[in-house]
Amino acid sequence: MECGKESFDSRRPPFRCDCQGLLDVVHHNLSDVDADRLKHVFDSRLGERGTPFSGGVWRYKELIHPELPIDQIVTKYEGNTGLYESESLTSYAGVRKLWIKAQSENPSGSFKDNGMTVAVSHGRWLGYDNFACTSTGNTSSSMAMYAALSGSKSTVFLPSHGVSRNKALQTEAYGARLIRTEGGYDDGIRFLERHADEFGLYVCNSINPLRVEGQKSIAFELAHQLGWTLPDWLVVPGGALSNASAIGKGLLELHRTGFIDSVPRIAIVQAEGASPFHRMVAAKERSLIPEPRPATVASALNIGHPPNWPKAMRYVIEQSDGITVSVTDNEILEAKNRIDRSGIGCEPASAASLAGLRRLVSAGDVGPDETAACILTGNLLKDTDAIARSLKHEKRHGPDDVVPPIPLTPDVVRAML
Ligand SMILES: Cc1ncc(COP(=O)(O)O)c(C=O)c1O
Ligand SMILES: N[C@@H](CCOP(=O)(O)O)C(=O)O
Repeated sequence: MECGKESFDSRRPPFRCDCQGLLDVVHHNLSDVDADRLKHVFDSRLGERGTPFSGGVWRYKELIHPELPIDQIVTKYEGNTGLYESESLTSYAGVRKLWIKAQSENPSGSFKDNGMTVAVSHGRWLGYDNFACTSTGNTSSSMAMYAALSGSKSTVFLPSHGVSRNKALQTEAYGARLIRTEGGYDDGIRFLERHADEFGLYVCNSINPLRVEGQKSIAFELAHQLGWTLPDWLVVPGGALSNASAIGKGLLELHRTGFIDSVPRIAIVQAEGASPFHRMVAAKERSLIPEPRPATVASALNIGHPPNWPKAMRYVIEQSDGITVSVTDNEILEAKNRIDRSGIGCEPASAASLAGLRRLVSAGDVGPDETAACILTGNLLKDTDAIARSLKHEKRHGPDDVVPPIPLTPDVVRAML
């Protein structure tokens, strides 16, 4: 807790301490962890199939939610995502070595699954059967998927604007009750904090500390894949700042327990039109001024009042010497184009990471001889309107008509080739 009080009872789902700070999970036994023994355990689980431990979240259960009974785990074997190297992206970013960690390959298509499997499992364990969130579309699709998997209901408060159609449809397809609301994500969070209890809803947004615990596994799996030696920099897009906080917390815990020798620096990349955290850090301020009208092509980042900013401040900026940067929509779309053409692919919000890294290199904040990993947070098909926009198809053909048909004759084809 920000005030230092340790009052969290893991069998109840409160989100804020009396001091109004968001709660956090504290693992008291970290100093007793035998990293060498656990490394063997984690290695041995790589060969498992069809058990919770075969996924890239619960493989690290001892460091995430040790007391949750195994039979309560709701999993789709999330994690286990690809780690790619691409010459073209490395030279675009301008670093010596670049890895792309594709959380976009998760079962619902985004990094939210790493956190959601933990939140929904925890909620089921507490006896909840209706899971709720407000969302720009990825949290909701992930939550609806796990709720359906566990035979529970899900209720989504969807902002009136700026949510990609595909994400809303995906959420509905998994059986969620969609309640379209006036206002944005920030209004939805305020509503749920006030009223979830009254409606018997278990909140799955990242104000829930169990979500953040699950998302730590992104750092764990990356470190594991790289033999417990991480690059100089991890680069993450920042919206609600759950992922940056989770990765920061995870890295600090890996270091404290002796899994890794040093903590890499984290760069948080925000979209210029939704960058209240970057503005605060750049101005060396210590309190966040919310952005009342967040607006970016990376719709997943349309968040004006990131609830996890104090955690990001603590774990990323203060305790791991992290930095922030903002990028324009054009930079995001250009980076997305590069990532798509590399064969990896992602939605716009994810591409902010590569755009941010490129900008940091050209500003001299990241050296050309350094190494980095960009976290890709969401799948290419999550936002096909953005693809149409970045390919500039919209004007010529309309978003539903990717290329106009031609007569199928050798002469016409030859002329086109
Ligand atoms: C695809 C995608 N990328 C990045 C983010 C930002 O992550 P965070 O909100 O944890 O900062 C989100 C959602 O917030 C997202 O859906
Ligand atoms: N992009 C997110 C918004 C942040 O949500 P949260 O789960 O961190 O509260 C989304 O997909 O909704």
